[in-house]
Amino acid sequence: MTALLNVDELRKSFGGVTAVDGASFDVEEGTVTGLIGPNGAGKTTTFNLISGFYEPDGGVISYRGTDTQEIMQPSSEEKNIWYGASGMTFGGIALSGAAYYGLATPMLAGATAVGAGIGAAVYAGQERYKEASEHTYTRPFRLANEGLVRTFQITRELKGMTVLENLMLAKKEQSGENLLNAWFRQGAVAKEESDLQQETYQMLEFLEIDHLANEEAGNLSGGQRKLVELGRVLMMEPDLILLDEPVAGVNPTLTQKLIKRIRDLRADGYTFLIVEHDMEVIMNLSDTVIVMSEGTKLMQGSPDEVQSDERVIDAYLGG
Ligand SMILES: Nc1ncnc2c1ncn2[C@@H]1O[C@H](COP(=O)(O)OP(=O)(O)OP(=O)(O)O)[C@@H](O)[C@H]1O
Repeated sequence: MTALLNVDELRKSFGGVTAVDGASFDVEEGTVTGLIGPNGAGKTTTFNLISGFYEPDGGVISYRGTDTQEIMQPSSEEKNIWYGASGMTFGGIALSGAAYYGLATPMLAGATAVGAGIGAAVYAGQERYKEASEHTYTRPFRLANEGLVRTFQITRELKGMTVLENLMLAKKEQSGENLLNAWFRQGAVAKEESDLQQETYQMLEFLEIDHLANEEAGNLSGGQRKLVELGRVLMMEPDLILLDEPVAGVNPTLTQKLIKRIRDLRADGYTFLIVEHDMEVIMNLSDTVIVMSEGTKLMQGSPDEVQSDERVIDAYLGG
């Protein structure tokens, strides 16, 4: 089997608290991997590091063999935009300077000065874009575009919007839909919109929440919201899905539905890494379970191996 995700000697501290202390593990493609451990073991921090919300202090996380820090770098296309804007501005300023010192008529000086002003404004806008695209909250989207998606990596469900709209929006966020498209490709956009609506209905049917398509997300129960959240993640066409406590606060009927859907998705080739406190659910779902304790991997094994391991029993009960 191939490791889809490889975590090597991962470290993260907050002030004097070491949250992750040299954790190493693999997540194999096409499996459900459970990540468990007592409170404070470092599971959530590990999730935040893998999904790009935190920067590690040490260690390497590789996704499909590439360092995720590399995947989260701005693309060369984005960098070209920054440098293009800077070039325009400095060119404009140089020209206006030359005109001012008598190399051209006063009118030319005025025109170039205006040009430089526009260039400077474009530059300021691009600098803001550059800042935003390097921002901590933009970087994880690059990972999501490569197929590594964490449940809250996308905007949390919008309460005033319907379930259908919530799923459609997740897909649009991923495809980077922009205003220019809406203006210049109106026919194509309308066709895409109807295809997307159809795709979204299929997803709602798969999750058995199609009857809620036109319900406002704010009116849903906790369990229904978890299904919508899973639907939003799936609309982003992920390969590796990080689920943070998927059944917390979910009633038993919906929990069974969620478990079934995760199994179906696994059979379709999706890979899951799941943090969950409900041991019955995690042991039921996982192919392999990683146990964390005090920021590091205590052990990894099949659900049976993990449940009968003395170290695990001590970590949970002996503390
Ligand atoms: N932002 C932060 N600032 C300071 N300390 C933090 C921060 N995040 C986590 N910690 C500390 O790091 C340690 C690991 O926390 P983490 O939330 O990763 O554990 P966990 O295994 O997810 O716990 P739980 O099961 O209770 O959610 C804890 O001691 C916690 O208090």
